[in-house]
Amino acid sequence: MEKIIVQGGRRLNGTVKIDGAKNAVLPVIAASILATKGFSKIYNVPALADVYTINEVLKHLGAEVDFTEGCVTVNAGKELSTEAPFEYVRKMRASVLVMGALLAREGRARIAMPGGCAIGSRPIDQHLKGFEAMGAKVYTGNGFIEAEVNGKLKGANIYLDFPSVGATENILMAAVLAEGETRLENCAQEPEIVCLADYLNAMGAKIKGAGTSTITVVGVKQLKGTMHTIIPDRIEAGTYMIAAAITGGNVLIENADADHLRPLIAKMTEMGIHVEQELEGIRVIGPDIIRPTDIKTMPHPGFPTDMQSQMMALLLKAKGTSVITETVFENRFMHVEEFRRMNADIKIEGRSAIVNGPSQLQGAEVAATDLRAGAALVIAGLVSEGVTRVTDLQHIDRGYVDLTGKLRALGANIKRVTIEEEAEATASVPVTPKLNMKPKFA
Ligand SMILES: CC(=O)N[C@H]1[C@@H](OP(=O)(O)OP(=O)(O)OC[C@H]2O[C@@H](n3ccc(=O)[nH]c3=O)[C@H](O)[C@@H]2O)O[C@H](CO)[C@@H](O)[C@@H]1O
Ligand SMILES: C=C(OP(=O)(O)O)C(=O)O
Repeated sequence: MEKIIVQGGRRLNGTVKIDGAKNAVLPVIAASILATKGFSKIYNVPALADVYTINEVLKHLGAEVDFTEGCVTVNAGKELSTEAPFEYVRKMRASVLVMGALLAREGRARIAMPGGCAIGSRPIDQHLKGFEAMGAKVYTGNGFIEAEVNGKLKGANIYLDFPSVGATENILMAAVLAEGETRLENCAQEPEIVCLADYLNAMGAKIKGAGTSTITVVGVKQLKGTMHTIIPDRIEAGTYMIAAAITGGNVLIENADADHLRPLIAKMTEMGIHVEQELEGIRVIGPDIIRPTDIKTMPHPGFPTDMQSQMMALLLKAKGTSVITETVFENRFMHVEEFRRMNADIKIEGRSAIVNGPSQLQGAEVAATDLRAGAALVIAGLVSEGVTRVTDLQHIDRGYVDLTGKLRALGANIKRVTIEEEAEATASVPVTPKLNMKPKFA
């Protein structure tokens, strides 16, 4: 087991380079199996645990996959197996994204049932509703979901109950090879959907409207491999924007796309943080006093749920009370308990968290409950008194390339250590200053 050890108190300065987006690359790699001719080269691929997992899924299905120096090459020319077993879906829910492509291409897909996870129950009923509308029969049993179609999928009119990112992607991948036209309404509008649609169109698909709430797809007979570059990760960029702001630093977030970050930029600006678009990316300069604000997570272009915990860390240092309302996932406040270990004053009322700042954060041993929560705890550690130890790094590794190295390059006092190295590292950090141990409720 490894831990991240952060000693708070340093302002971040310099430039940090943002990698390709995890949430764009996973559907794109899944979609690469739609090409029965030629091979795809996918560039700007981040070296994340989730990318290795989706590559393993593809290899298991029978595709040839190579990942070298930020480029994934996929050759899916041979007939594919149609089953994604539990070992992959358990590691990463996004494994369900091969379902639409398999169904379109092979007429059958069998996927281990994705269970709940730390942030909520996460059903896939909207994905399945789309497949059924296109003529597939869906069966569940023995821990598997199976979808099958007699002949080819047929284009259909599909209205999503909620603009689900995964359902939009899965249905798009199914629709590109269906007979006739599919019209998908109330669909997700995230930049990652546009990235996927651009890739599919470059393969020969006929998709219009990606990035809006209605997408139309005219099915084609065959797709061919192509080259595609993954968009920068807006959530990784936002994480460093908040790290810069909370430490009162001055950081250029290279490659960050301001168009993808509007909701975050608007909120940070409201909070008195200087955010400026430059040629190479976004510069963030932290203020002396951070103003409180209210946040409500929403599907894009609303405030992203994947930035909620990092924003909570920032609001802990704002002067006053802020309210964060989580509307996308029903259980995405697991990090609150961990922040409380660090002396944070947060109350939960239903789907809202009331954050009273500024908290005098204190270093503590805390666990990453999901990948964004892990990053948020590290951010809180940057401005805590003393030493913070973050465990359960397997979550962070799903979504951040070298979080520790990138923060250290910006001047943070941060290390990633094994259990064996920890004793040594603890001995080498300055003794924790004596904290104000006055009873909290005196
Ligand atoms: C790999 C990837 O891209 N992950 C992102 C994707 O996840 P993911 O695609 O799983 O998220 P969805 O947009 O599908 O889920 C949003 C909400 O809809 C619900 N829902 C979804 C599908 C369904 O069939 N039925 C249903 O009820 C979910 O339980 C959740 O409450 O979008 C989320 C919302 O922006 C992000 O937090 C994740 O980082
Ligand atoms: C929740 C997230 O990802 P996933 O859907 O892959 O679990 C995330 O990226 O914050």
